Amino acid sequence: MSKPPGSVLPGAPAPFYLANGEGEKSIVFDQLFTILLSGDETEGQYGVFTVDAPKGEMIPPHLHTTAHEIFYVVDGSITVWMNDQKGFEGKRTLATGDFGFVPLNTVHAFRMEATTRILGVNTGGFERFFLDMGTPAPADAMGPPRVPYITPIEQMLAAGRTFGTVFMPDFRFE
Ligand SMILES: O=C(Oc1cc(O)cc(O)c1C(=O)O)c1ccc(O)c(O)c1
Repeated sequence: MSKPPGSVLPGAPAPFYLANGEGEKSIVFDQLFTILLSGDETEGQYGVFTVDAPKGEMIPPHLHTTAHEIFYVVDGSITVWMNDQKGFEGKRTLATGDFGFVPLNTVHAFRMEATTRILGVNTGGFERFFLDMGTPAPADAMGPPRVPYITPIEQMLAAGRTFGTVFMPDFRFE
């Protein structure tokens, strides 16, 4: 997806600053995604975003065929399950300051254990998956959404097709 209308991001590699809370915003279920940097600014190298979410349900197993993802817990706690289908099987609860890396094609799932803020970095372009998965949030939205957006399955599957995300609802972590 190209730069959405009204984006505060420059859309090309140019220096810029953002104030606290600025970015491209999307509500996905009970999570607020704020995109701070996209593949448009990094020639497709990487994107950066934050996620603000309350303690919640498991985000079910899925994998990304084109994107690596990192998680840095700015505040809160998240459990991350991973299975790379080559022998690595992990489940770890990350707390403030902890870090996790989910390479592409790794089956993973998450659960926020408390109100949590994550800093995410991903392969450039993938960050806009979270726009396609959600609904635009007001420019002044901050923190976990007061009103969740329940993404229809057709919207999820379309976003998955565009961005190489495979949902695996039947996958079971040990
Ligand atoms: O929560 C993160 O991602 C997701 C959230 C959803 O509601 C549905 C999803 O399919 C995903 C996903 O990853 O595909 C998330 C949180 C933090 C982070 O660094 C991420 O890369 C993703």
